[in-house]
Amino acid sequence: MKVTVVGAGNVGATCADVLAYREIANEVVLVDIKEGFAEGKALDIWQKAPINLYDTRTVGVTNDYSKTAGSDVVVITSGLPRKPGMTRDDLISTNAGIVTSVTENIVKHSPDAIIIVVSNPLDVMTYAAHITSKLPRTRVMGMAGILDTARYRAFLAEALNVSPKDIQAVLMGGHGDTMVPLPRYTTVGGIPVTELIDEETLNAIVERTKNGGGELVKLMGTSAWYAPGSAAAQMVEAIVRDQRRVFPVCVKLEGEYGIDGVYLGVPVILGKNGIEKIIELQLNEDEKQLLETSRGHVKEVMDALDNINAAKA
Ligand SMILES: NC(=O)c1ccc[n+]([C@@H]2O[C@H](COP(=O)([O-])OP(=O)(O)OC[C@H]3O[C@@H](n4cnc5c(N)ncnc54)[C@H](O)[C@@H]3O)[C@@H](O)[C@H]2O)c1
Ligand SMILES: O=C(O)C[C@H](O)C(=O)O
Repeated sequence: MKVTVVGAGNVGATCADVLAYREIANEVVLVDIKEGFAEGKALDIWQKAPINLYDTRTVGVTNDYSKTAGSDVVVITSGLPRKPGMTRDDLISTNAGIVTSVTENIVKHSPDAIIIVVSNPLDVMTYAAHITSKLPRTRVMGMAGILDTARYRAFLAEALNVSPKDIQAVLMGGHGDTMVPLPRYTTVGGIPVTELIDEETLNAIVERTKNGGGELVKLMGTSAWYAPGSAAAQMVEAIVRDQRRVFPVCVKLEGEYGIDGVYLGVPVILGKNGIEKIIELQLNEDEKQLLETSRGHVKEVMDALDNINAAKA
């Protein structure tokens, strides 16, 4: 299996590193626009192979998409990260240009690839990649739900003093402050979380999760990369190993949850064909309302992208 990761910065290099040391692919191609940067990162990861004992080949290239030809999966991480005081949506015009041109190059050389978008604002960058690629919606998706869910699970594990391995949860909606955590679908070793934690603590964890990205931006001056890079690699693994894992993934909805034409995180089955199935949960009225708010926000940003594209045309 051949996997390309575009953007050799914090998230892209972390993703490539996880793909290599877990031997998820035979070959990982890292691409960046900055001269020599991807080559350096790929060489460094390859020099770690004799220490960590893996044989995945890592190759770095500066903007040379011929080396990405025949990729089975492509992860797009290229683009600006936000700085303190910014929202993800503030990145839209710069990152839309980057994601669009990268997607054009990718599909030219790997027309059968499955594309996983990571660049922000996530849901709208998934939209940009999807319309540019003209691939079926099952093959162009965004990574955010695994990350947001992981944050939620980590905070819960800390509060309950249990292993994060035993916390199962799902989040829906856009990757932003309007994301929709679902305590009703959260369990700890099979036990509903509401039986183990008081409402006030749970609400505080939900709020912290919604602001999870911003908390790290404030601490580090740029956004997170270890968990995001690993989350993207986990999606690649589910696809290349046809694991049929159940993850929240951003995809274009076409009637599911009563929503049409908007890109949102929903639980899906992920396997060799990409999104094998979208799972439709029976949401209660409160949850439906939260999802509707999230849909409205993502749609506004999609419209903003359409306006940017119309002004350029
Ligand atoms: N979806 C998520 O949950 C999630 C999580 C973390 C970060 N992100 C987003 O991922 C993106 C990358 O974050 P990062 O921390 O790795 O940033 P970074 O600045 O460390 O890396 C970005 C890389 O993209 C490269 N790049 C820019 N334009 C390019 C182009 N046209 N072709 C190839 N490479 C190009 C840059 O040279 C840089 O090396 C940001 O938009 C960030 O907001 C999303
Ligand atoms: O917060 C960001 O800007 C990056 C990413 O979306 C995250 O949630 O870590």
